[in-house]
Amino acid sequence: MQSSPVITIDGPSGAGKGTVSTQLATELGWNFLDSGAIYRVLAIASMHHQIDADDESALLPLASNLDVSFQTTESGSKIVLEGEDVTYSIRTEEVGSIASQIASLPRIREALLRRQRGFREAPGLVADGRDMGTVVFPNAEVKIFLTASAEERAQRRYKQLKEKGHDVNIARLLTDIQARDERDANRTVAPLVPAEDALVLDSTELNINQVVEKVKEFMKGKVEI
Ligand SMILES: Nc1ncnc2c1ncn2[C@@H]1O[C@H](COP(=O)(O)OP(=O)(O)O)[C@@H](O)[C@H]1O
Ligand SMILES: Nc1ccn([C@@H]2O[C@H](COP(=O)(O)OP(=O)(O)O)[C@@H](O)[C@H]2O)c(=O)n1
Repeated sequence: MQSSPVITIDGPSGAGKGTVSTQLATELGWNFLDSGAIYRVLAIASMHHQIDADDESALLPLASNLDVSFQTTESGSKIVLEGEDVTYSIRTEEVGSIASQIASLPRIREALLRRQRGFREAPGLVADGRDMGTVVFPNAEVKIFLTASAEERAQRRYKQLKEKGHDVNIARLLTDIQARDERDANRTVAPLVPAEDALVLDSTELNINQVVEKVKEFMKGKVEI
């Protein structure tokens, strides 16, 4: 049986992956995988269970049995961990930083593979992350690597977190994002790199609609739209 088509959107923090992925998934009526949210939820779970971000053996059972659900509600999507709504709390840069430390552990990544691949269901999937096109869905029909300058990404994240009511500092955010980029790009397993067959798109000077249009242009002939 032919498996459902996949569009992967990888790239660094604040490049616009989530925004572009959800817009595409909605327009196409496809499923959406926010793989970063899984690492963020695992980070929160490690905090709840008081496990250090570098304790791979202790984190492994937590990753394998992660009790997380992605729910669609009338007011949007909701992420629930062990019965608790963590939609808001997973978005801080502190949680992002712990998620990135945990994400550098090979056995943890391996334990999360099947769960991520399970999102590939009809009629199709838009997958957002760091290694969607390189490791999780290497045979995806369309691969995008979305990036932007670190300063622009920090500004976007600052605005986004402020609007959601988080207490943020722009200078700290830029440093944290750069540290996370560095760790994600230099880890030995599934580093943040464009897949060989990915379209590399720099969104620094583009608005959201322009990015979506460029992605759609690249999709032509590769998947039916
Ligand atoms: N091209 C763009 N121009 C301006 N703002 C953008 C652009 N793309 C995304 N944003 C905004 O930047 C913020 C971060 O985008 P998001 O999709 O969460 O990034 P990522 O998933 O790559 O971390 C959001 O508030 C989003 O609305
Ligand atoms: N496919 C993925 C997705 C996220 N991650 C890790 O999880 C962290 C948080 O991912 P995210 O996508 O929620 O981060 P943002 O781009 O939203 O800032 C990243 O910094 C990566 O270290 C990963 O290693 N692989």
